[in-house]
Amino acid sequence: MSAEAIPSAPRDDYTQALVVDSLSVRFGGLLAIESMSFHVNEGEVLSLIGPNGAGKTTAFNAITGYLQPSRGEIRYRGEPLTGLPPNEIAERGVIRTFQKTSVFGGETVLDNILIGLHRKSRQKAWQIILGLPSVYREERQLRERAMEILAFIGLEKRAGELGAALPYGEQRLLEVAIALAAEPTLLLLDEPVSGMNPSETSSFMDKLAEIRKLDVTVLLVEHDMRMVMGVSDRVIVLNQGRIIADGAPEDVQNNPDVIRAYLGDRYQRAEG
Ligand SMILES: Nc1ncnc2c1ncn2[C@@H]1O[C@H](COP(=O)(O)OP(=O)(O)OP(=O)(O)O)[C@@H](O)[C@H]1O
Repeated sequence: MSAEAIPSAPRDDYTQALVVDSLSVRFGGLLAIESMSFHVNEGEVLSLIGPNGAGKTTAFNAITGYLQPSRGEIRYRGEPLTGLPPNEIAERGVIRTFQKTSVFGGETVLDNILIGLHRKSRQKAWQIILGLPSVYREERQLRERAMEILAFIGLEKRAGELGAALPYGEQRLLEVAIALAAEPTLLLLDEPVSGMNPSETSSFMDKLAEIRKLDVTVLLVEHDMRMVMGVSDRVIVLNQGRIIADGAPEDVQNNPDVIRAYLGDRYQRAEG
């Protein structure tokens, strides 16, 4: 039978990409995360929300290898991530952004992306030193790729400006662009719209819809509820290191425990 005649397998949209199994993280006497279990389905946008200190960033740090859990296991696409250093986790397609901007302020916007792309470049040091034609060819391809990424995120007109010269909202976008340069299959975004104004936030929500079309699974930590409720397929709520709700945005929004622990307070503050 020819390859064309074989019917393609039905796509399983709900295979588990990331599995977090009984994760605990202790800082001295403080149990920041206590026996947390959840999964992220392939292709979905899942948000982790909860009050300050609930353990959201700690969960990100454990998943991406920036800290070692005290207990539990983390698997991505069936392979254990627990114990691997951040660079090896990134090589598996699990890429994160940080709450505080990690843009290189003294480099141009284009160079910020190129630095990310060079980490993936196949050129060896000796090829670069000898100036082989393949080096120039790859350099040109990397620049083209960097400009494509900037165009995708909407920063192509800023390519020649220094990272530090961008307004804060655009620095946050650049950070996402740098993460995209690393070709994530799972992208972890830590408060990507904090400090953005409402119109910047709306366009970021549109951008996120574009990112998921690239078959990128997204795990989001965010306090902006308009964004969370607008982009998420599922929302997990943490409080004091434990999951108190896991469900569709509208279910979580109406969950009395969630309102008591987090949302009620936020909505009151927003109205006040
Ligand atoms: N390196 C650390 N050493 C000691 N305690 C820490 C450390 N990192 C976090 N913690 C504590 O762990 C708990 C969880 O913090 P974490 O930053 O994960 O919360 P969060 O949900 O991300 O909060 P926020 O919304 O403010 O970012 C907090 O009590 C915090 O003070």
